[in-house]
Amino acid sequence: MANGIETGTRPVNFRKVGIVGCGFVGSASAFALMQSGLFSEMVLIDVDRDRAEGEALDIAHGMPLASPANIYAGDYADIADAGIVIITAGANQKPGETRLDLVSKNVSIFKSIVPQITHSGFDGILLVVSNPVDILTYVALKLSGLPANRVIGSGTVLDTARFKYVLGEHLGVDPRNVHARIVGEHGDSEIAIWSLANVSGIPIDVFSRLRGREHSAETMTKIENDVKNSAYEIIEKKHATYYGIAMSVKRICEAIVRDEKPILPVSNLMEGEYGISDIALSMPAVVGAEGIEYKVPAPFSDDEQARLRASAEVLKSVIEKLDL
Ligand SMILES: NC(=O)C1=CN([C@@H]2O[C@H](COP(=O)(O)OP(=O)(O)OC[C@H]3O[C@@H](n4cnc5c(N)ncnc54)[C@H](O)[C@@H]3O)[C@@H](O)[C@H]2O)C=CC1
Ligand SMILES: CC(=O)C(=O)O
Repeated sequence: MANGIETGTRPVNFRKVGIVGCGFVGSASAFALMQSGLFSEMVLIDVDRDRAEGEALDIAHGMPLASPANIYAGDYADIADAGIVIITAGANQKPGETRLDLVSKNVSIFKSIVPQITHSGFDGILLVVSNPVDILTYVALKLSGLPANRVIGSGTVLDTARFKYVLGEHLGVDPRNVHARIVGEHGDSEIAIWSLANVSGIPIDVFSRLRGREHSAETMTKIENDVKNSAYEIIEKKHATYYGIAMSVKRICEAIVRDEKPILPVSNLMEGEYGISDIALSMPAVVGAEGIEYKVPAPFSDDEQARLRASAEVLKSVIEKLDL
């Protein structure tokens, strides 16, 4: 099953991926996935058919220099047996806009897209990337009727990569040795989990002292804010973010297709954890061929748990206004 064609009783092809939405994020993700060699078939769908065809051709032209794959612009019928369908369709933020500002536009786009995905007979794993990603993961779950373990949002995988990157720069260490995580909303109420942060098992405050780097409350707040505001800064400068999220999409797809079971902070349905339920929130989970395989009950500090509940309230107040 790890790299397989069937999982359980579902005849899905884990070497086949569909991407709905071929703008900046969809095309950058398609490019990263083509280079990864994870998939032998990639279907690109966009309401702008020319866009999907153009991206498919452009990406396919790189294939002789990478791994062979069948990459084409298609329709929903083409993704019926895909192992993973990634939704990156929808409006992106303009300078000054928050992710939550996109909610009404993108919920109505999801109301058109998700039923078409499920009507195709799709029975794989749905990976939501469009923003606000936690809200849209919940919306996709409700509209699709798929089991909760198979509707995943990219969540704070990107924010966590940004956090590791910034910490790696600050501490003068390979960011892959930094074990630290952002959880909660992929957005303004996200939370940096400092209480569990470490560098190769050494608590981060201890490592900072050893390395002669500052670890004051001011420094931590600045790092956390820089991470939270990264998207605003990039959007101000180049109008969109797409490479970091494309790498995050690739990482999540690797976890699923290879059944790797890493712990990733993906958005998933909360069912009473930390007193939170009936919303999707970015929380650490073991991700494998079945999607969310285990929700990790990480021992966050009391303050972090309180901030997590506040983040959940922000999302809940948005969901309560939706007509689903
Ligand atoms: N979760 C994350 O970490 C990130 C999420 N995003 C989000 O990804 C989304 C896409 O961003 P960009 O690619 O920059 O936007 P974009 O405007 O470049 O692309 C959006 C694409 O969606 C297509 N589309 C719109 N309605 C559609 C429909 N009904 N069916 C099929 N395709 C449809 C458009 O034709 C367009 O090609 C945004 O919501 C953005 O906020 C962006 C970066 C990171
Ligand atoms: C746009 C967005 O969600 C990000 O880059 O984090």
